[in-house]
Amino acid sequence: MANDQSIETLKGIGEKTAKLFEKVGIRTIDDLLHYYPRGYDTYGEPKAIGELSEDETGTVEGFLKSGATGVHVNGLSIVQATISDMTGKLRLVWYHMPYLKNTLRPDSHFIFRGRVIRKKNGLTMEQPQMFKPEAYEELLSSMRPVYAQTKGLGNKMITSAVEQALAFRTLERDYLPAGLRIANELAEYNFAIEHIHFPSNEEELKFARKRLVYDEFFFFLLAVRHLKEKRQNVQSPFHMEKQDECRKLLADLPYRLTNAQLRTLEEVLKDLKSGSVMNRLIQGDVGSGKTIIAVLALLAACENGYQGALMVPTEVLARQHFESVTELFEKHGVDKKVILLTGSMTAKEKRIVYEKVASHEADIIIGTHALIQEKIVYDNLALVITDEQHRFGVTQREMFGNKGQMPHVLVMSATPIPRTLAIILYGDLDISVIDELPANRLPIKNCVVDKSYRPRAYRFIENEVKNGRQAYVICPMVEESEMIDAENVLDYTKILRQNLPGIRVEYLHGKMKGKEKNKIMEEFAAGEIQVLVSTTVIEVGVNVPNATVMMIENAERFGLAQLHQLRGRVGRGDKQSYCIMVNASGNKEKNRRLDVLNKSNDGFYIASEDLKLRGPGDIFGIRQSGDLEFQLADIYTDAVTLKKVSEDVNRLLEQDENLEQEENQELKKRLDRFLEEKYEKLNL
Ligand SMILES: Nc1ncnc2c1ncn2[C@@H]1O[C@H](COP(=O)(O)OP(=O)(O)OP(=O)(O)O)[C@@H](O)[C@H]1O
Repeated sequence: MANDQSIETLKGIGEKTAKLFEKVGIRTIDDLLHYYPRGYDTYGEPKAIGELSEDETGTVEGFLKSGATGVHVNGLSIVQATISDMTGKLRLVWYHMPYLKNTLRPDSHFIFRGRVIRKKNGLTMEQPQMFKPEAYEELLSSMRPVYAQTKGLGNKMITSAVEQALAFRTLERDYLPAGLRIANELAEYNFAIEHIHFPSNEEELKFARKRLVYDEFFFFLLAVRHLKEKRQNVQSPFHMEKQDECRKLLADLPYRLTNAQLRTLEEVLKDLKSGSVMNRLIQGDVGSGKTIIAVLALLAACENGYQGALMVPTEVLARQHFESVTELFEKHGVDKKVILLTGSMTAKEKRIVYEKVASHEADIIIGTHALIQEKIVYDNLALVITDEQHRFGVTQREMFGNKGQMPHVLVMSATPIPRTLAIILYGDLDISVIDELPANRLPIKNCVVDKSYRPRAYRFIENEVKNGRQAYVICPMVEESEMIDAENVLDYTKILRQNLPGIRVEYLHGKMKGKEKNKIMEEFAAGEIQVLVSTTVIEVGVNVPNATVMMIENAERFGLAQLHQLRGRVGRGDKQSYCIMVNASGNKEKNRRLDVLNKSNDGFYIASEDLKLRGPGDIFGIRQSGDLEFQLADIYTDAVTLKKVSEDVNRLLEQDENLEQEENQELKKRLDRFLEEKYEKLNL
């Protein structure tokens, strides 16, 4: 079966199920083969009840003396049973499965496997899976894949589809030259694909994963090289000789740029008048002042008669930038028209923007992805500024509807990647680093606390508000969930309102309508809302320097880099700021991760500590926000592989620049396919 065939050719997948698969990006057999598990269930020997510990996924064998009982509480069906052995007693609970009562009869005998939690009346296993002892015997010591699921598409269905795909697939010729495979002790490709889904043991999984991680880096780096070649020394029609207005605004700013900002600005301005197309990455920690560099560069474009665009990941951020740039220009008499374009605008509003862009009535266009819609036609777009996630999207310069002219590109990143890694990953871009914070900043004061600290935290927030400051409180969830025990924005807002009388507390989350979000954000920025309870929607870029408290509930649930970004929302002005991380789990290991943040405010240090804490053994480490788009690979834990791949790619291209040699033919084919899928779609 050709691997590009639709999954509807598999048994049990009709049109309806295929639609569900499409939701997670799977259309073909090949997509299924590359839909790697998120984790694995391992099936160990059943334990005695007394050996189970809280919070683990445990397995026990049980005889039911009496059968299960079923009740309904507020429309929720609950089935319960109790098992015991010489070491103790365990309660078993199932929700929404009333029919189980018929299976769990007196004297029945099963193996139960599920999460163990502590309830008032002792240890309880929730929603355990049940196996007949003979069936469990077969599973013993095996590893079963756990896939990312979506509503209606459970793990069983995905596993079965993958099993079939593996059985029916056409085996591919390994595209990696044999020399590279042997030198790096890599598994054969077809073997790796099979065993990433169904490894027999930990060793086999590592072996399969190593190969696929190698591949991910390999094609990524080959693509980067390919891009670099295409871009290097490309002549630009957009010369920006005039830079007076830009320098005047620089001199008028209410603060002095840091030396790192000045150096970066000079590098950018030099690129803009060099005659070649600029491809530059600006790397700077949270709050290091990247935005002003972007604004000054955009102004340089305008004063030379061109247009400039700033594309950001969220509407909240787009609006914020739009407002701050408009205000800055007004204040300093800069006579340039700035316009906002976001996805949530009405068709009519968008049409007006399109007209203004096409007629060059607008000089600077700030927005989200809407900036690269087909309908928008720029008049004379010379500079595009974007964030790292969108860098490949943006390199598709024609998507900017720019009559085929290549604009200069500036990419901004707050991801703290050590410089050596950055050079490998962003090999196609020149890099400027802002490694200094503005002089007026006081280091953020941090603390990691447990839930019992909350009343004190609320009093602290109250005090800060009395002194005219504002606070953020972050919760991981939008609303209450039966499955996940974590704070949610909606309930937390109610609680805070009770605890902070007379203080305006509002909430913000990604499910709200664009207009509502804008309103809340505007009021918070204007100081009309004092406390904002939010999900991580405010994680990137939000800038309200008057906010001095960041309280993060369930801090143990976030990755270190993400926490660092969240914390970066405070300490953005000259006032002392605070970050309160609430660790609700009481888990010591997680506390150690939070301790890293507690000790340091430096993103680069945090990234390197994160790596140490996770250790190379933790192969399914938490993916960090802002990570590049790799499925399995992790630039931190797999840093050694990344370096090795980079050397291999360099050597390979030195020997066979255009991949023309016989032994590289399979690789060349695969690279072309990769470029086509990933990049040509964007018409690079
Ligand atoms: N040299 C400076 N001196 C004082 N304040 C500055 C300086 N440069 C920038 N700022 C101010 O610092 C704040 C943060 O800057 P900015 O929003 O550009 O950060 P950023 O680098 O984009 O951070 P993030 O990655 O968190 O979005 C802004 O209020 C900005 O006006």
